Amino acid sequence: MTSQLSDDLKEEEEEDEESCDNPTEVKMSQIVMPCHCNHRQELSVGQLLKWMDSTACLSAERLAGSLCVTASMDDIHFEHTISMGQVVNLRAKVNRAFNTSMEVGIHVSCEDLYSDRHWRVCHAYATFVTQRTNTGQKVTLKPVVPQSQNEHMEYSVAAERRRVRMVHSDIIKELLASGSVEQADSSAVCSGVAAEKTRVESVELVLPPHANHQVNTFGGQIMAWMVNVATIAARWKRQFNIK
Ligand SMILES: CCCCCCCCCCCCCCCC(=O)SCCNC(=O)CCNC(=O)[C@H](O)C(C)(C)COP(=O)(O)OP(=O)(O)OC[C@H]1O[C@@H](n2cnc3c(N)ncnc32)[C@H](O)[C@@H]1OP(=O)(O)O
Repeated sequence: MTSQLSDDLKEEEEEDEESCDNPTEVKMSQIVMPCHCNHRQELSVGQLLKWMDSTACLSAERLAGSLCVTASMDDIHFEHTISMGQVVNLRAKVNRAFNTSMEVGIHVSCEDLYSDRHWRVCHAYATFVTQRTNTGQKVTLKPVVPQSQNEHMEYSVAAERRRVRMVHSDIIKELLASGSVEQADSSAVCSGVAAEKTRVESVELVLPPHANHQVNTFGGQIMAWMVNVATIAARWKRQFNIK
């Protein structure tokens, strides 16, 4: 475990040295306080998503020089939990600009100030789109010029990731239309839990703290609400499984 942590640290230091001249790079650090935590005194995923969204948005707006919105965030795999008192370091930069959209890479690591340990928490890719002007004109982005080896690699793969994003919903639609989706196992009907029983609904009143600088509900807040209902739905299921 210790050598894995120091490998992660080394990897981060190398990336830091490489990317120090990138004008779209944004770094933000937050110390985890009780108000950011769940009932287990760990950083709540919703709070982390809010920080990731706001760091990435700043990076996107640095490139665009105008307002941008979060269009999507790709799959995220959380490798470690983060505890109260630890420091979260977020780093975002634009990997590639397309026409009005761009891919922003977000790297999250954690630091324990008292033991001087650092480790990687997750890496995500978000797509931000420039907001149209008051007259409804699209704002086209200037290209990103990769400098370091790592930036060249991210730049090339970003185009492929964008292609996958664009075909993803078409693939699901085709699967549903063709009826080639897996059916539920009918033998599990007696022992299983009806999906409906795990359904959770939440109604949120949009208040000023939920808004971004464009006075819209910001993407990270919406993701945080989604995490809340998903967590409650998952707990329901576990409760039913206890024999
Ligand atoms: C200290 C911290 C405390 C934290 C606590 C305080 C918080 C402090 C505030 C923080 C600040 C944060 C701020 C964050 C920024 C928001 O959170 S913004 C709010 C959340 N996001 C939204 O509301 C977006 C809503 N969606 C939309 O407006 C539209 O669907 C979109 C995304 C603009 C797309 O519009 P459209 O008409 O479908 O556009 P279309 O012309 O078809 O496509 C335009 C481009 O978008 C791309 N695109 C469209 N849909 C998608 C998609 N789903 N995926 C990928 N690309 C897409 C297209 O490929 C196209 O790309 P280009 O070829 O031009 O490069």
